[in-house]
Amino acid sequence: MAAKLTFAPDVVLLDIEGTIASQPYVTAVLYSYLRDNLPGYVAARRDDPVVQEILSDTQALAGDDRDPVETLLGWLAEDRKAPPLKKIQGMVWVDGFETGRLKGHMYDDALAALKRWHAAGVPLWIFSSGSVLSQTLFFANQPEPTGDIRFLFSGHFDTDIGAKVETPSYGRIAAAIGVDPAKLLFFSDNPRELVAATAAGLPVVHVVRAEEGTASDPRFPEIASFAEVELSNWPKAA
Ligand SMILES: CSCCC(=O)C(=O)COP(=O)(O)O
Ligand SMILES: [Mg+2]
Repeated sequence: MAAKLTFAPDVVLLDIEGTIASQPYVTAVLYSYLRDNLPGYVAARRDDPVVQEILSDTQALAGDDRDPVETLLGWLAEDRKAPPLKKIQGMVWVDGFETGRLKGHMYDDALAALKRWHAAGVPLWIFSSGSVLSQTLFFANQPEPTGDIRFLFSGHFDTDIGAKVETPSYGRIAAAIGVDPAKLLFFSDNPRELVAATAAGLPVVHVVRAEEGTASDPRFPEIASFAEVELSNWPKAA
């Protein structure tokens, strides 16, 4: 195994896709379900004010007169992290998760580290482009024997707090948690997110998973597995 990277954070902040969960899995399983079920979901709920608002936000963001469902499906094909798409995806997934047709996914090394850190008392927070509804469905419905792992997390942020590639989002997150940005350790596979977080004063770690084709970036400390990380200040001395 590579030499350990040692940090002493008060709080850990985690990206999901590409970092603790597989991006190819999300695309093949969750996005496929969304592509197949989004048109029917919207057609059955044209009078729902939440759906209407998402459709009008979609048209406003697209800036054209195309059918907003077509726009959403186009964004999905590009994996564009557009807020209206990210909002409706969780709503469409509810039925898939509740009926067991959908399951979440975690990399084994990430799940083991998060369990270890949670047991040591480390507050673990999520910041993902997926809506908080999507995140909680995902963590509540991991395959057996893992099951529901929502207990691991102290809380969740989505892009309601700001875009993941914008620096002020990370300052807002630190303020909302009540932690010094310098003590908030952020893990992500996306260098643009790491640049934004670094500018806000957060220490960062680049998660480079060969199976996802993530490229190294000399600007950041990197890991291929969460087993390479040591949090030297946890558990706290009594
Ligand atoms: C489990 S949330 C669904 C994943 C998703 O749609 C997404 O966009 C995740 O992006 P991330 O910011 O976690 O890389
Ligand atoms: Mg990611």
